[in-house]
Amino acid sequence: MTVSLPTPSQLRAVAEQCGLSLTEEDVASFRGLMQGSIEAYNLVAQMPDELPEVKYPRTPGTRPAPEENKHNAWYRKATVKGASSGKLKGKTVALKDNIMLAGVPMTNGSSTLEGYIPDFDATIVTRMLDAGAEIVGKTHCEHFCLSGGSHTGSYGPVHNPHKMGYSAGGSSSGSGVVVALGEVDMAIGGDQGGSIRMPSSFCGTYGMKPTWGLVPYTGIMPIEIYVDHTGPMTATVEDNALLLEVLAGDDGYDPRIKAPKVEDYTKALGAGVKGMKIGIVKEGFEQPTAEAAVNESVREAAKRFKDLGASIDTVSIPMHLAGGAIWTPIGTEGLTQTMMFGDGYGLSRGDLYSTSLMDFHRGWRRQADSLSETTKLFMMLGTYINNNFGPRFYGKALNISRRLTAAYDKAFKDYDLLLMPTTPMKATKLPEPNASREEYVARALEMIGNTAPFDITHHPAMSLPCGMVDGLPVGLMLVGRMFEEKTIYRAAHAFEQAGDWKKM
Ligand SMILES: NC(=O)c1ccccc1
Repeated sequence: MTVSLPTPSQLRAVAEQCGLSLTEEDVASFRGLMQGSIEAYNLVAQMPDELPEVKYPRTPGTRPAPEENKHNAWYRKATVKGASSGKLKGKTVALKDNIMLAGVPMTNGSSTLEGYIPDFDATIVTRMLDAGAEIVGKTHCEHFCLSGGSHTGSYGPVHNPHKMGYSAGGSSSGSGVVVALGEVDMAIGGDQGGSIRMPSSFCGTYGMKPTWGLVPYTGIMPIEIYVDHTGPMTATVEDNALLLEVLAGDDGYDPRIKAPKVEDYTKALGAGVKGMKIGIVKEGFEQPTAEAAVNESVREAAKRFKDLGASIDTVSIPMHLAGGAIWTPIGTEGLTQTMMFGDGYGLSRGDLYSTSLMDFHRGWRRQADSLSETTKLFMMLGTYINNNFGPRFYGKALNISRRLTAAYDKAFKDYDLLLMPTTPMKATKLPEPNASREEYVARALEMIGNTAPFDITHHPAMSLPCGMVDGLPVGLMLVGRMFEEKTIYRAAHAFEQAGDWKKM
């Protein structure tokens, strides 16, 4: 790729875009003044990129046949064997399809990325392989991860593991399904508004959104740095803690990681909850879309923590119900400026940039009509706001997010954990292919009220299955102090060991 000097007409167009009026003389002079910098660009263009080495051999894999993919959870099966020993020896892992696995196609749920092949492994991929894991494939996710349902991906809806025709939750939809069906031991998800925890809730799996800045997001297609998280989705608490042990810690690339507190999470298991103080967040049961049976199931589960020796109490955090609103400018403008118009990355952070993804992803502009209805909606809103107000609402919301963090931290003075339903409802029916746009969008966004606040406050939060209603799982969310994943695991493990949630 080389850069040529702008032609006079290109320069006049750029000047107009910048609000400048140039004479013909100005055009000639500015062209001359750009010559040296254009040469600098071409020097950069000729230099080799600086990417991490790909350590383990693999093949591009295959799309599984429909009969091997009844729930449509898999995008691709591809096997990569890791080291011969390590903490994850014998464990199979699936990756959400926004995670780069070099040499294996990646779409992030969008047909506009069809044909893209990553050229390096995400940091967490290398870490899992170094720990002896076997990666077995990539799972379908929602279109550019912008939905909590499982019907917006370009490759068709993903079905709930407990009931065909029902939502698996999203956006890490396929990861929830393959774990719940036992097709893999472990999966990786991503979470910007709840996308690890929501499918965990709908599918009946354990899903941890770790503290922001604990697990490197390097090599995962970003939405927006302030909300991007990745983390483990598993069938047991022990596997979840074990996987987080492997994923956590600075990688020298991710600029959000500053001296994280990394712990041996599995050491938290078995300690019980005696003496632990759990605050039941009143407002977490008051979302507009709350389902009475789900609230009831989560309240019953809270009592089981009490039976196990924890003290439980109701705590009111009024600002919790504003969390979704405060998330909205950050999520919307972030995804518009960074993921869409920033070609996946935008500027201004010392990250590891995938220029191959940036080059390929630019092409969405030629196929914008094929984007999902949720992507179109968010992107048009973000563009409208940006055209008329600039990024000031993003900035103000980010400032206010600190007040939201403080509101939870105040509760953490009295409580070790906060508890509420992960999603206000259990899995809903997948919209019919001819459903209205209004229904399509409702089924994509109606469940994020309890999860999204913690993507901007950055507290660790985990969904655990706590019961069944009408044959569908109910998810309970535990939220901890910053970097206190250990406390969450301690409680989640005690709860898991105390009884089979499928019978509750
Ligand atoms: N990726 C997410 O967590 C997300 C979920 C719902 C809406 C937007 C983003």
